[in-house]
This record gives sequence, C-alpha cells and structure tokens, in this order.
Amino acid sequence: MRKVSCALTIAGTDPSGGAGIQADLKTFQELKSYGMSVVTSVVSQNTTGVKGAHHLSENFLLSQLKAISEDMPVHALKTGMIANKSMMKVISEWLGEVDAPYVMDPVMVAQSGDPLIEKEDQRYLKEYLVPKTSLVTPNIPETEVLVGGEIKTEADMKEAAEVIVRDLGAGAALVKGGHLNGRAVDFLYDGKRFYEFESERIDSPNTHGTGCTYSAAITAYLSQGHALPQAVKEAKYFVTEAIRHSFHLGKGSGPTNHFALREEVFNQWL
Ligand SMILES: Nc1ncnc2c1ncn2[C@@H]1O[C@H](COP(=O)(O)OP(=O)(O)O)[C@@H](O)[C@H]1O
Ligand SMILES: Cc1ncc(COP(=O)(O)O)c(N)n1
Repeated sequence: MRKVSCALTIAGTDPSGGAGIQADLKTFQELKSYGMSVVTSVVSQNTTGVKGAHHLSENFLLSQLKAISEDMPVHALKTGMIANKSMMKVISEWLGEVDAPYVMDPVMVAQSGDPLIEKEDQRYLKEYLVPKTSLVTPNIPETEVLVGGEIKTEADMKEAAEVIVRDLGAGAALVKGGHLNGRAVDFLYDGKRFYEFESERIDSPNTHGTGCTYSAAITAYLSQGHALPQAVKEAKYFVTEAIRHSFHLGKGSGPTNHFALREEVFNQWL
C-alpha cells in the first residue's frame, strides 16, 4: 500500500487564497503531503485587509479536531490564527490525542495591520500552547509580545529565540527577520545550538501569507520525516521562491506564489 505523509493545519480562513488555511493547503499539496484542515475562524479578508471574522464555537472546533484524530493519521500539524483563549484551551487539551511534531505560527496581526487575535488573550498562547510545541515561528512583532521586549538587531532575535525555548518551554524557536531591514535572515534555536537561514531581500510588495506559507512548508517537510533544521532549510527556499514569483493580484499586498518551484513556472518567468 502506498504511504502518504499527512499534514494538518488548524487555522483561520482567507477567501482571497494567499494566507490562512488556503495558503497552508496549497503548500501541503505543492510539497506532496496530504493536506487536512480544521477551521478556527471564518475570516472575511483580502489583500487590503480584514473585514470581519466569525469565530467557531468551542464545541464545533472540538468536533472537527476529533473528526481528524478519531479517523485520520497526523504526521505533523501546525496552528495559525487562534482568535481567543477558549479556542486555545480546546486545542491545548486535544493535543494530548496526537503524537506528531507541532509547529505553532503565533499569528497576531495580518500583514495589513488588522488584529487576528484578541489582545488580552495573546498571553494565553504562551500558557496553553507554547510548552506543547516542537517549534514556534514568530515574526519580530510576535517575538516582542512573546518575550516582552524590543527586538531591534539580529543579536536580539537570537536572544529571544533562546528565551522562548528556555523560559517559555517551546521545543524550538524560529525567529523570522522579515520585518527587519537588510537581509532576510531567520534564526532557529533548538535548545542546543543556533542555525541561521538567510536569503536576499526581494523587493516585492506581495508578502500576504508569507508566515503561513513558511510554517506550512516546515510542517509538510516534518510530516515527511525530515529533521527540524533540514525542514526549515527547505521551507525557507520554498517561501523565498514563492515571494520571488509572487502575484500582483488585488489592490493591497498580493499573495505569494505557491507553485513557484514547479519547473514550468521557472521556464516561464525566469
Ligand atoms: N522581502 C522579502 N524578501 C525575502 N524574504 C522575505 C521577505 N519578507 C519576508 N521574508 C521571509 O519570509 C519569511 C516570513 O517572514 P516574516 O515576514 O518575518 O513573517 P510574517 O509573514 O509572519 O510576518 C521569513 O523567512 C522572512 O525572512
Ligand atoms: C486567517 C489568517 N491567518 C493568518 C494571517 C496572517 O498572514 P501573514 O502570513 O501575511 O502574516 C492572515 N492574514 N489570515
């Protein structure tokens, strides 16, 4: 029987297709993992911003989670937007039912600046979920919320990654430097050593969904059994090419190109 690697995302939606569940499923598919999804919130948004959000009830969230764990294999999972404390609690308790690497993208605001999580509930990400992760992938503003201090330099990023693992109990931390000036560098700390992942900064306004796409790619590679540093290395390449070949769609920050690695795309656009 053919074996397939199964990856699950637990996140909010993006009808414009660049971020959230939609970006995650496209990424899983592109990287040849079988994609599954549990919706936390149905979000009305596009490239210009968030218009509204409908948060699912705790019971219905749990019903979806159980539908997966009672029936389907999960080889790796990620979480994205989790809008409030009660949903975080449900997911935290349900995580006891799965034995798979867990990647948390601690989504707080959309690229447009609109909040995706209730501010007073941000701290519960730390309490309920961070200690259960294999990896947390904060950008700079999210790192500042998690560690409670300003991040201005690459040295600050490394120090914060250490704090997230040592003091907050994450399995590993990948602090992403997309919001700093200069090279696009991310630092991974796995409790033992640092790894650095660098790419040139691509001059593109189309970065809607980069964080979702990156963490989904890491999850896909983990579902296939790659070790964490290798999974991040390959995912960094994937997200960099997705930004390089991004689409000028919509009136705001356009989406990345989830099929940028396909040979025909290179032939067509390089
Ligand atoms: N303009 C860019 N050129 C190249 N890489 C980028 C660019 N912007 C972001 N990245 C990379 O995309 C990934 C997502 O980063 P970041 O923007 O920090 O996260 P988020 O989307 O969660 O805000 C990181 O690997 C970051 O280094
Ligand atoms: C449902 C949902 N989840 C996450 C993001 C953040 O996207 P980005 O990767 O651009 O920070 C988003 N805009 N919508």
